[in-house]
Amino acid sequence: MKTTYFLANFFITSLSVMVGLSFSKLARPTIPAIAHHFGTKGRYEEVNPHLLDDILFVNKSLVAPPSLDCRAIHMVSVIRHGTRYPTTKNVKKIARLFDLVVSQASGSASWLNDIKIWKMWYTEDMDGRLVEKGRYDHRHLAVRLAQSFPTLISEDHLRANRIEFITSSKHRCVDSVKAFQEGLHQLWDVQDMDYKHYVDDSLMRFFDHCEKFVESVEKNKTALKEVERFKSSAEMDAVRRKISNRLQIPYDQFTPDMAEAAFFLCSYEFAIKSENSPWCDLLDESDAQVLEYKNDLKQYWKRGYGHDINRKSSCPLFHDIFKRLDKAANDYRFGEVKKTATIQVGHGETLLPLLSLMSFYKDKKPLTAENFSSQHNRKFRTSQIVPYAANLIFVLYECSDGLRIQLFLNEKLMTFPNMNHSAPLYETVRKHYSKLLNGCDFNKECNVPQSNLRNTEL
Ligand SMILES: O=P(O)(O)O[C@H]1[C@H](OP(=O)(O)O)[C@@H](OP(=O)(O)O)[C@H](O)[C@@H](O)[C@H]1OP(=O)(O)O
Repeated sequence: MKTTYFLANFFITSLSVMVGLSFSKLARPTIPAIAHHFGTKGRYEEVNPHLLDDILFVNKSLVAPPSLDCRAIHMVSVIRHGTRYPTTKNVKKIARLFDLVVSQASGSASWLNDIKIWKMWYTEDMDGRLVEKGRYDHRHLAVRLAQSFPTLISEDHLRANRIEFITSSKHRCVDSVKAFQEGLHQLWDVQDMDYKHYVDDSLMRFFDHCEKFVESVEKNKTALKEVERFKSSAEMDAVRRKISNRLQIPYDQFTPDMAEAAFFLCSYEFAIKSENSPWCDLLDESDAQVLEYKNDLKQYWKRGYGHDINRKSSCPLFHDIFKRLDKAANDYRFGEVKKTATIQVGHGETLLPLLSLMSFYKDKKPLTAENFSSQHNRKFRTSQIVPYAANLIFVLYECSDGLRIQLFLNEKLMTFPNMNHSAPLYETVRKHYSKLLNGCDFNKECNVPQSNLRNTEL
């Protein structure tokens, strides 16, 4: 027993050393009390806190095949890029907040002093690029997935080109896929191989290619009207009032964007540098709940259930996933499975429409500017669904009673909506989604008749 324990620990420690993980042995950082409200700007560790103790930990029993007679034959993983810098738009907002606070805030609180000596280090050219922590996210995720599904992600398969890597063209995604590959190469000490990946924006950035989405949501000022309305809600007003009081800055100078910038600053300093920055002291739990809701509203109306086209724009990716699973099933039946795994790296805006298309995290009532208080227990909570490095993994198994499928979100087993089996028959899942599999045609859903191009009000 003791020997097994020792060997297991030795293996894990050796793995950490092998993959050159500078963060592996970091002391647990002090976590801001509001960190679980950071939404799409949240750390992966908030949804899997055990990784703080051991970044390579895999609970084998939770990723085991559905039964002993099952053999994994293919996996498709859709993964968000790792931790990144703020986008230019948000660096500008942060700079405006910083200038206001440094020039106008007063008071004797020690955190205010810490804020005043804090140096603005974000620059506009950082523009959403992957940070070192983001590489760390993907290197370790790769190792954990290789441990979870060793028959699909293995050195032999990597060498034989049976693992396919696809990414969005954005620098943060390309750098993430490279970090993922690095994790595998270091794990197996592979030195003589190229890092091959394909850029495919029609799959990973389908939203840019869907004209109806671009015209009626992306470019349409009224598409996110619930977000705009929430900015001037009583809840948001209260947050602004509280923060401006804490800083002793006139309320009317402290805009909703500034409240959001403070929240973002707290989240970026934490996600990028593992620091509980003094900016976090500007916000309490109830402020964070309001700002979290504001971000969830944006995601809901831009990427989720808010508008039908948000979900439908992901039809190409949905079809592609099932095409890969079908192909693996077919290859298996008639010989050998050629590809064992597909690793696809994209964005929050890749995952959320796909999850919504598949009916996950759907609330009975839509999220609106008015119903913050009644949406307290909402399912659509991006902090839980799409932190940095969020991943959705489909695993297809050949079992004695046929093909079965498991689905994992952020390495946790999920059940398909309205199905009570955690590894249903593949055929049952195909039937469940038959309408989408037989329809959900990108051209039909996304094309806008030329005559409608000027009138895209929803
Ligand atoms: O609020 P920002 O500027 O960070 O918004 C980003 C998106 O980040 P998110 O809203 O998901 O937190 C970013 O998605 P990501 O998954 O790549 O991080 C998206 O690609 C980018 O276009 C920004 O969206 P926006 O259209 O400027 O709001």
